[in-house]
Amino acid sequence: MSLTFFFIVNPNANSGKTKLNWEKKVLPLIRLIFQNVSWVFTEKKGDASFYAYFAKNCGYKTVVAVGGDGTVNEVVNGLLDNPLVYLEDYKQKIKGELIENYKSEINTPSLACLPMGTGSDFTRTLGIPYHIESALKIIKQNKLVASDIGLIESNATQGEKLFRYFINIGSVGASAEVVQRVNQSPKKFGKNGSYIYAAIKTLLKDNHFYTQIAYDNEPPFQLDLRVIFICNGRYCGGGMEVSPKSKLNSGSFQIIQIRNLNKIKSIYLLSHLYNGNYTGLEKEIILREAKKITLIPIDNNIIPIECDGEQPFLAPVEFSLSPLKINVIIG
Ligand SMILES: Nc1ncnc2c1ncn2[C@@H]1O[C@H](COP(=O)(O)OP(=O)(O)OP(=O)(O)O)[C@@H](O)[C@H]1O
Repeated sequence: MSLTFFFIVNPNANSGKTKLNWEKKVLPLIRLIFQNVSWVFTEKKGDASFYAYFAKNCGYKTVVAVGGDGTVNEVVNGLLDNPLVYLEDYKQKIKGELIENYKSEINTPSLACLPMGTGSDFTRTLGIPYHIESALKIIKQNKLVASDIGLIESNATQGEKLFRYFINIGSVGASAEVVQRVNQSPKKFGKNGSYIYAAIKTLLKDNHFYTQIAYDNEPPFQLDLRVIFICNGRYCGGGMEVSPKSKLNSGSFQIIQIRNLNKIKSIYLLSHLYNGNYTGLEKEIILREAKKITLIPIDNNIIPIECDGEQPFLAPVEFSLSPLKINVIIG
């Protein structure tokens, strides 16, 4: 029997609604549409990365991330042999099988995403609908694109160098504060409302960051930065199409660099972030392509960062295009 689809489900996604929906609605549909279904619930942060790593080493052809962008990010890291957990802690769970049988020539499974998170922005670029039955049927069709992968590395001068892969969008500044607010909130305004509420609250604050920036091998420059988006995918923030030009297999990031703005312009900006049309903001916003971006805070500023809605560490950081790719199922 060939191992095909392995579903990794974050029951906690979308404020815990995913657990109930999975059991009542999704699993019965999956049993109708797929054969050989294997699935697992995560129990805590990091588990999805481990289970993706496990599925790869067991020979599954496709790993399905069920949840939001954070779950997708963990699965991407696991598929690329970067489990975000200590494997030793999991030995008991899988009886040591994976770790002892690990073979480096194992193929990386394809990634599929079933949108059941708060924002689930990456699936918008993929063209996977929120209607679960339609999404499952598309996943079964197995139409693939070889997606570029971003790598974010902490450039801290002291301590351990940290890294994490991302597949959708990384960002620095006010956007990372929005993510933090949403992740810590009870999300009582629903999917999109939670992001809009957090974005307005953040943009009304006078938060800007003195930063040294360098693109690719160009000379560094200093900027009073509000936000910078480093985009492989098109959407973030619960449906904002910040980067309509992004293509997953383009071989470079689309960059949206936004300098410090006053409050009125910030609100004007927010409305423009929803369709990626920056007309009227040409003085404040620079659009460009790059494969590498380095950001170093000036004056010991603490600059928040995020990638795929997760906050792995603070600046100084380097975002770069990884040589690795993942086949992703698209609509
Ligand atoms: N069983 C679990 N219990 C608690 N947290 C978990 C569990 N499994 C995964 N997580 C963490 O939950 C966080 C949120 O998950 P996810 O991003 O998938 O959902 P979301 O926040 O509702 O959606 P989105 O990020 O698309 O807005 C992630 O940081 C993930 O690591």
